[in-house]
Amino acid sequence: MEQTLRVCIYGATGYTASELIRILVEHPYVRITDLVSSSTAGRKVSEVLPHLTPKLGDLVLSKEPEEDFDLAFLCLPHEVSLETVPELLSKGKKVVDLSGAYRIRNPKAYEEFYGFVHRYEDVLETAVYGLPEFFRESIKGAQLVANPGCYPTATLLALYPLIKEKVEFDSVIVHALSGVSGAGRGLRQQFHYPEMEENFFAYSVEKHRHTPEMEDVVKRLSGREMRIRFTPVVVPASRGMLSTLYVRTNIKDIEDLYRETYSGEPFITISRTPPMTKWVLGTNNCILYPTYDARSSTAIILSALDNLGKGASSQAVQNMNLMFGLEETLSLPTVPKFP
Ligand SMILES: NC(=O)C1=CN([C@@H]2O[C@H](COP(=O)(O)OP(=O)(O)OC[C@H]3O[C@@H](n4cnc5c(N)ncnc54)[C@H](OP(=O)(O)O)[C@@H]3O)[C@@H](O)[C@H]2O)C=CC1
Ligand SMILES: CC(=O)N[C@@H](CCC(=O)OP(=O)(O)O)C(=O)O
Repeated sequence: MEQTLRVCIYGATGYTASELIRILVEHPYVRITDLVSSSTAGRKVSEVLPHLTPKLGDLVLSKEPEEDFDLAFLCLPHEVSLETVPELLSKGKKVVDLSGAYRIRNPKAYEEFYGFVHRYEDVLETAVYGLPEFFRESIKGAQLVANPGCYPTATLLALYPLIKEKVEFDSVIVHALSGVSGAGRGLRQQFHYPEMEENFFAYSVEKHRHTPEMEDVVKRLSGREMRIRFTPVVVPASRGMLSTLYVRTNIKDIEDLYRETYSGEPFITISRTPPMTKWVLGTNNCILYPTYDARSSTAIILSALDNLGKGASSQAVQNMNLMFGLEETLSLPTVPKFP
């Protein structure tokens, strides 16, 4: 690629934006034109995001993009993305939306799980779900990529080989642990340090908006209407996600299936030992550990990723690389900081 890609980031002071900027400042073909911020427009990066001072210290955050750009990343709440996406598309811009506003094809699910009426069905139909391991070719031609949620990324990558091989199973139970940054940077009482440290808790047990997202993608991949039982738990770590899937089936030898399915995939590793989240922090990797418990006829698949990495911002960069014909792995970290 000869030209530099001009990229603008909305919701610049949030956590996914911060991780995105960290990756993009090292990308050889990207120039960040604007950091759009509703709360800190007019202030310098060095004041608002001091950790980015060495690269972007003098850049001033803006209310609206001030320069022309090729691609916008939306690191915004769902309701804000819902309105911003059609505006940008109507101006001919390409968009990677990190929110959930354009991930589920059924607009009715938004009323039930997000609490708003989705008024942009036509746009929803054009959105490509940004999981490159499943939808690589469509992402290449997309104007709008709906970047997946962190729990759906971990779950779907873990489930896919079984769906692809049409393995017979009767139930899928997902129990997933997430670091606190998954909840974003906004303040909420249960995430205050005294309440969060040395504390674990489940939330949205009966109903979480990622359940219809997972079920919708399973349907796209297999045509199968499947119900997924999903329970999220937040743990006292800043980053990281570990999902455990329990799938009742008689198919015992699943490891080879996982290796075959993901052979050649640069960011998916099949492990022979249960992964630790420290193996993926700051990377775009997802590590899968498929195993089988004969006593209970259950396949167990562990899936580890960084909720801000493959679960959000680095996956968004992987999508950008595909959308603009760049090498898919460009600038994406694969070696974690350890310990
Ligand atoms: N955190 C994670 O692990 C993941 C998050 N996501 C999704 O990505 C999106 C961004 O998440 P994340 O960065 O964690 O969220 P944050 O809460 O950390 O950041 C969101 C940012 O959006 C901006 N914003 C603009 N308008 C509003 C508004 N009306 N109310 C509140 N904020 C507003 C703010 O930045 P400013 O003031 O600069 O405009 C805010 O900092 C969300 O939709 C989230 O669901 C997806 C996958 C994983
Ligand atoms: C710990 C925590 O609160 N996690 C978030 C998931 C973050 C995510 O993947 O984002 P989307 O909202 O974009 O789907 C949650 O459960 O709401």
